Amino acid sequence: MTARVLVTGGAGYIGSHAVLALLDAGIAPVVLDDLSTGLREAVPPGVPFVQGSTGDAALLAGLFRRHRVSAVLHFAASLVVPESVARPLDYWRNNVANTLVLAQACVEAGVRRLVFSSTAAVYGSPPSPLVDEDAPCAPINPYGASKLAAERALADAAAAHGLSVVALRYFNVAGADPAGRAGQRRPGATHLIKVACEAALGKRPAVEVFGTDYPTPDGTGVRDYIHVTDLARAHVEALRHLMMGGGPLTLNCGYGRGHSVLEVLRAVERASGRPVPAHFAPRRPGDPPALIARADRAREALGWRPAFDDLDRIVASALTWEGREAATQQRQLLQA
Ligand SMILES: NC(=O)c1ccc[n+]([C@@H]2O[C@H](COP(=O)([O-])OP(=O)(O)OC[C@H]3O[C@@H](n4cnc5c(N)ncnc54)[C@H](O)[C@@H]3O)[C@@H](O)[C@H]2O)c1
Ligand SMILES: O=c1ccn([C@@H]2O[C@H](COP(=O)(O)OP(=O)(O)O[C@H]3O[C@H](CO)[C@@H](O)[C@H](O)[C@H]3O)[C@@H](O)[C@H]2O)c(=O)[nH]1
Repeated sequence: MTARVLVTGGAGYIGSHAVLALLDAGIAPVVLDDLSTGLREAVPPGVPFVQGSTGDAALLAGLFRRHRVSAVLHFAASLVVPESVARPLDYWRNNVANTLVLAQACVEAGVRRLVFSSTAAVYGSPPSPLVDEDAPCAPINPYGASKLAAERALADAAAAHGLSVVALRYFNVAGADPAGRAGQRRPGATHLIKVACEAALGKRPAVEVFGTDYPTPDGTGVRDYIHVTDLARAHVEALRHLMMGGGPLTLNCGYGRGHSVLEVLRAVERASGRPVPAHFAPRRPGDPPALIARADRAREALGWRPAFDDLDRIVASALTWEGREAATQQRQLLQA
């Protein structure tokens, strides 16, 4: 029987793109997802799917055995920042406690390789916007704090139990599979590029621009947007690194370039050929003014070469996906 790579959260946005990247690289995945925010249809046909939680030790033990799991890509998490402020214990349970259960199951099953989805939120609001992996970690919300705690627990487990862990700290993930096989499906999205595409297509009335008085060139927040397909491929490279006996790594995943909220809105207008209605609103609590990755280490350590390092391409792929979703929803309404 084929050995498989377990993708936790593989029915979610980034996990479903990672499943495609594994398939494209000839690596067999198995998906574990509790469908709390993911969708079953995001898992391609033919990929084994198990519905359940990373916090279920017995389920994990059986899954590891049945599918001869050789490595884990661990995406499953809770990740909405304001929700983490309102429900911190749920975030600590899912992002920390359930990750501990997964790590324990790996140790017991002799699975030694794990790639962990971390986040730029571990840096909090740094004094200088450009951060490398050695910048102090000072999360400013329970989401970032729980992800940092999980990173540290995994590093301790790695040292004690011979696990090898690559923690990838993603910056702002956006866009959709260029072949149209996957995209951001989660309803009630809050991410800027998704929200702006919805506004361009008339699916929401307008975009609120949170804060126009930041110390940035145009006063709006600046972020480092990374195409989800480049990020998915970084996971395959991280896996290869571990398969070849490489040691633990913590790596930023971004392009090293920032774009303001207004620049993003202009890019969506260029791609759609339509105005994006926007109004200015106060700063959103917990938002740093600017966050940009120093991203050389991932390139050096993994040989990762991004292919979509361009805001217009990211936005165009997100918009194409959003248009298809709108068409599908309309068809379903007409059939109902
Ligand atoms: N989207 C971003 O911009 C971003 C940025 C930095 C880091 N991340 C990290 O990337 C990962 C994936 O995020 P996403 O944007 O794809 O979110 P998502 O909500 O689309 O995907 C998360 C998936 O995990 C599943 N899940 C949650 N808890 C689970 C559990 N206990 N057991 C099994 N399945 C569970 C959900 O059903 C969902 O399918 C997360 O770990 C997140 O913290 C995301
Ligand atoms: O409707 C909106 C949505 C966002 N923004 C602004 O756009 C920027 C990006 O915001 P958003 O897309 O919500 O992402 P972030 O809050 O930067 O957080 C994302 O990127 C982080 C890493 O940088 C991850 O840790 C988080 O999980 C992920 O949600 C920020 O300046 C926001 O204030 C708006 O002005 N209007």
